[in-house]
Amino acid sequence: MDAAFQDFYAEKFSHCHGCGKNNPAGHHLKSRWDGDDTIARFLPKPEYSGGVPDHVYGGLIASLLDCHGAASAAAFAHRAQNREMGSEGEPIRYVTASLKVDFRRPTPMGIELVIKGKLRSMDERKVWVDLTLSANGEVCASGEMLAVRYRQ
Ligand SMILES: CCCCCCCC(=O)SCCNC(=O)CCNC(=O)[C@H](O)C(C)(C)COP(=O)(O)OP(=O)(O)OC[C@H]1O[C@@H](n2cnc3c(N)ncnc32)[C@H](O)[C@@H]1OP(=O)(O)O
Repeated sequence: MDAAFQDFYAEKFSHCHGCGKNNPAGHHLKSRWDGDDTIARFLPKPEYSGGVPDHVYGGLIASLLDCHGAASAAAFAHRAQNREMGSEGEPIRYVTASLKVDFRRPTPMGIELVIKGKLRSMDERKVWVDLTLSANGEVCASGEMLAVRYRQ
């Protein structure tokens, strides 16, 4: 499988609970290209239940959108410069400045979740990303993110 966007994060940026490879207790979310959009897949462990055992905890959903959105912003910004993540030159990294999540229906446990990102727009320092999280082909949550370029 192709390398994930997060695989190109520098060691010092790889401690994120959601997606850092250097966080042994983390989720290790992996985001990749899906045509012009981005995609990640994740199967929550049983301890991430919400109020009832067969629904996913909303905080986990927000965290998956957060990490996928920030990684997608970095990938979109690289592509806008005709570069790929990990290519020569200064890496472009983003952090989440704002994330709005709409929980549209309960998210079922025990099913691989599909998280998608779509570029809405970007300017010199900001990237707006539209996000969805689906189970069984149904959108359970959607999100809007503003990611801001991290000043190294
Ligand atoms: C590097 C890889 C890490 C992996 C990331 C995984 C995803 C994450 O969980 S990131 C962690 C959560 N996010 C954070 O901790 C970020 C905390 N916030 C910050 O560090 C800063 O507020 C930061 C960097 C977002 C912006 O600060 P700063 O660099 O001083 O820029 P600032 O001038 O305030 O803002 C830049 C632009 O964004 C806008 N902006 C900033 N925050 C917001 C916001 N919440 N809503 C709307 N607009 C905003 C500003 O208005 C400004 O716009 P313009 O340039 O048009 O005037």
